[in-house]
Formats: sequence, structure tokens, C-alpha cells
Amino acid sequence: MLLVEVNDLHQGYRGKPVIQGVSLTLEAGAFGLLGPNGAGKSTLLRSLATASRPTSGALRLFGRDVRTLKELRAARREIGYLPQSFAYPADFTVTDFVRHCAWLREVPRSDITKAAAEAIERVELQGQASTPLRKLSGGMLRRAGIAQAIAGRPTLIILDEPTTGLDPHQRVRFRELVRDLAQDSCVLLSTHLVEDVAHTCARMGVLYEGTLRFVGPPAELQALSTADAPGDTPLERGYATALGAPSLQDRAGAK
Ligand SMILES: Nc1ncnc2c1ncn2[C@@H]1O[C@H](COP(=O)(O)OP(=O)(O)OP(=O)(O)O)[C@@H](O)[C@H]1O
Repeated sequence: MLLVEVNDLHQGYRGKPVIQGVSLTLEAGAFGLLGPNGAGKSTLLRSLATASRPTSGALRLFGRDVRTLKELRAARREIGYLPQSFAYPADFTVTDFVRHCAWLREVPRSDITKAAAEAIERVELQGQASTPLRKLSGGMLRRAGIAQAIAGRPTLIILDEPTTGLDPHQRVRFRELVRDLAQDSCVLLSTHLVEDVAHTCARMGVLYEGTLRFVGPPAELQALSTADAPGDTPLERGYATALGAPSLQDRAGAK
């Protein structure tokens, strides 16, 4: 089933175009979004999370046209979202924070305690469950942010640079978590780490100046790499090749 359908989406700030005609469909599974600083990844994810309204274009989530308030509310119950930066309520404990976010998302009252505990365990913060957020390290705070996004296992989980600040062990654990969640949810994540995508995502996109330069499996991006492209791995070289080759733009629309 198509969970996300984006057609010719445009988005910008005060008249400045940022997302310039993105079309994309997503099913259950993990999808990784790569792109240089300022490409528009966060702007696109914010639109897909319904946190901002697109300037133009169509967005359907779970088959719903989210332009009406009723459909928007229904869709939002199914979306877990970790923004790139987050105004954390510093005095909330990890448990209170995750419970609160689950409540905002209208996770049924009777499920909240279990959903929050399970999510906290999945990010290995059970030892800090009663710790106020202000006392957490940056990486732990990021994990608390991931926990609130996955609590109750929403159908669409949008994670904007989730691995920022995670130590190598936690990054590996995170990849295991994404692989597991992606079995029945759509996990859409942005990252600057190509290995996050290589090891977790069946499909990926490369965004550059607000347009998708590539959409497809990581192996296909890797296969594009030219010998002279910069990068230490074939996927990094494929990424660099996609950024430098405007002709690949057409591929995005074709998938
Ligand atoms: N709230 C805002 N108001 C005005 N311009 C913004 C705002 N947020 C982002 N922009 C601009 O939109 C463009 C895309 O930014 P965005 O954060 O979406 O890119 P990104 O690909 O996520 O970048 P990064 O990898 O650095 O996080 C940039 O030029 C940025 O300056």
C-alpha cells in the first residue's frame, strides 16, 4: 500500500523557493534522504510530517488528502516525527516526555504507558527513564527524541538527522531499530552519513537544491559512481556523481 504520495510539491519561506517540484511515493520500509547542507531535506520532511503546509503540489498520506482538517488530524495520529532541532521541555523526565508526545499524537490512553516504556527501551534509555531531559547528554537527548517518534509504532516515522551525536555503538543499535521498524512502518530518515543509508534503507533519495537527483536502491546509486568522483566508498562516489550530474534528475520522477 502507498503510505506517502507526493506530487510536484513546492515549499519555501517568504517567497524564497526551497523545495521545487518533488514527486515521490513511499511504502512500508526504510527510505534514506541524503543531500548537502541547505538542499531542503528538513523543509521536505517538515512538509511530509504535516508540520508545514506546502506552497503547492499534492500530498496524500495513508490514502488521505490532508488538506482538510478532519483528514489531517486522522493522518497525524499515524505520524511520529523527530525534527532536526527540538524545543525540549527541560524539566520533563524521559518517561514524561515520551508519554506526553504519545498523548499529543492521540495514542490511546490505555496504551501510553506500555508504548512509552517500550520506546524508551528500544533506544536503551531505560536507565535514564526518570532523569530530567536537562541532565541528558546530547546523544541521549537525541535518543529520547527518537523514542517519542517511535512510541506506539506509528505508520510513518520521520526522523530528521536521527544519528547526530550518537556514539558508534548507538549508531549500530539505531540501524537495527530502523530495520525492525521498517518491517511494518515507513521510516523516512535524513542523514549525512551514507553508511546509515547503505545499511538500513532499501530505497534512498538524493536531494539537491530542492529537487530529487536520484531515487532508487543504494546499490543503484553505487553503480553510478565514476572512478574520478570524490569519496572513500563506492556509495559515497555514487552520491557525488549524482550531485554532479543534472541528467540524473529525470530518474526521480520515473520511480
Ligand atoms: N525557517 C526558515 N526560514 C527561512 N529560511 C529557511 C528556514 N528554514 C530553512 N530555510 C532555508 O531553506 C533552505 C533549506 O534548508 P533546510 O534546513 O531544509 O536544508 P537541509 O538540507 O535540511 O540542510 P542541512 O543538511 O544543513 O540540515 C536553506 O537555504 C535555509 O536557509
